[in-house]
Amino acid sequence: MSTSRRRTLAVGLIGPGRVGSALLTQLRAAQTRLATAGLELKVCGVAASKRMWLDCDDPDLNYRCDRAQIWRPTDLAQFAEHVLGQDRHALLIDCSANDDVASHYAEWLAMGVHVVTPNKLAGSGSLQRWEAIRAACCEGVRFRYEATVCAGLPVVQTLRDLLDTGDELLAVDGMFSGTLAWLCNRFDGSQPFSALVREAHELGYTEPDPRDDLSGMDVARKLVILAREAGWALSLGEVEVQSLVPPSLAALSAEDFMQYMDELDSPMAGLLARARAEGGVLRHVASLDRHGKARVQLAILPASHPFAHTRLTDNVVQFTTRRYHDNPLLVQGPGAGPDVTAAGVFGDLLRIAESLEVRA
Ligand SMILES: NC(=O)c1ccc[n+]([C@@H]2O[C@H](COP(=O)([O-])OP(=O)(O)OC[C@H]3O[C@@H](n4cnc5c(N)ncnc54)[C@H](O)[C@@H]3O)[C@@H](O)[C@H]2O)c1
Ligand SMILES: N[C@@H](CCO)C(=O)O
Repeated sequence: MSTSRRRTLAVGLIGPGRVGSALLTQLRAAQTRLATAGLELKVCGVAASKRMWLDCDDPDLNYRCDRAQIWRPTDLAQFAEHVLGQDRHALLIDCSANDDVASHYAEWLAMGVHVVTPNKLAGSGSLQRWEAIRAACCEGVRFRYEATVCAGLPVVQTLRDLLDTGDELLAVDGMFSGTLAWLCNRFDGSQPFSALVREAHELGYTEPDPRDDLSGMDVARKLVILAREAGWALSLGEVEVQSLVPPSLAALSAEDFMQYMDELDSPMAGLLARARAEGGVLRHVASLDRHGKARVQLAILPASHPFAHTRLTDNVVQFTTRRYHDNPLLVQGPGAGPDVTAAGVFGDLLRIAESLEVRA
């Protein structure tokens, strides 16, 4: 970005949790470098579930939401108006996992505010809402959601580029859960499965409620997002999902689930023993075929299978397309965690910034 092409972007962050806080840290660290390169980022508000702060005069305080000067009850309409009022280029970043926040995207886009999010609920929610969001992206107003699929890995953009250059998606398959990848890699019987789930939660790999990962729903959402990117009208209810969460745990509150999840230990120990007896490994896999049939399951794979050699939170996404037919295109790497996810969101912000008109 050259200094002769200066532009300013007013940014409001919704959801200063694990990913949102990591993003604020990354933005702060990059601010001087970006300003030198011609992009002035004005982070002018942070909204959490109950309270928000709006711009204050001290730029340092703008980044430290815990010590903000002016806290007030969260009001997303007021928040969006405030960010929009700071500059002619405004961006809202939704780092919550909240459906109500996702319900505002179409309205914000229609107001001329760009939206970026790692929240999967809009992309995998009702088709009608999804289409309204897409329809609201006109006249240079952008909606980007790269980090909804495999965190910071370039998955959505890779698919977009394939399609935009005339390729045709035939199938997607692979491992789409960083949490389940990490759990399958670490679960060797030396610790109870539930202890590893708690650790994955502390490391920031899981969804706010880890049952979203263990139930397979988080991966099902990613399949729906990719299918819709390819123009296929897939809905969440059409994905065949094998859940690891028994009905007794599914019925609990999120807090009680964290307390009672030891119930997972015995069935998971049984699955591990079965995998070992067959000379295989447990891997959480998913697929979407050319007929729109989508499936998510915990499988026993032979020890020689390429997925058996992945590490830590590695995700693998295999795109089979008309061009990449005999040898699918692979995207692989860490697929969960606050830092890599925040970087995926930051990348979307930079792509939007690149497309902005230069300041008059
Ligand atoms: N953690 C990861 O590795 C990862 C990877 C990819 C995508 N994501 C997605 O990123 C999002 C955030 O994940 P996280 O791990 O940071 O979760 P988190 O629970 O740590 O943070 C969520 C934040 O959202 C806020 N929030 C909830 N409801 C809100 C509302 N109505 N208005 C404003 N703020 C609200 C909460 O106060 C919290 O600060 C989720 O949508 C998740 O699916 C996470
Ligand atoms: N909880 C998700 C985060 C990335 O979407 C996972 O483990 O894959």
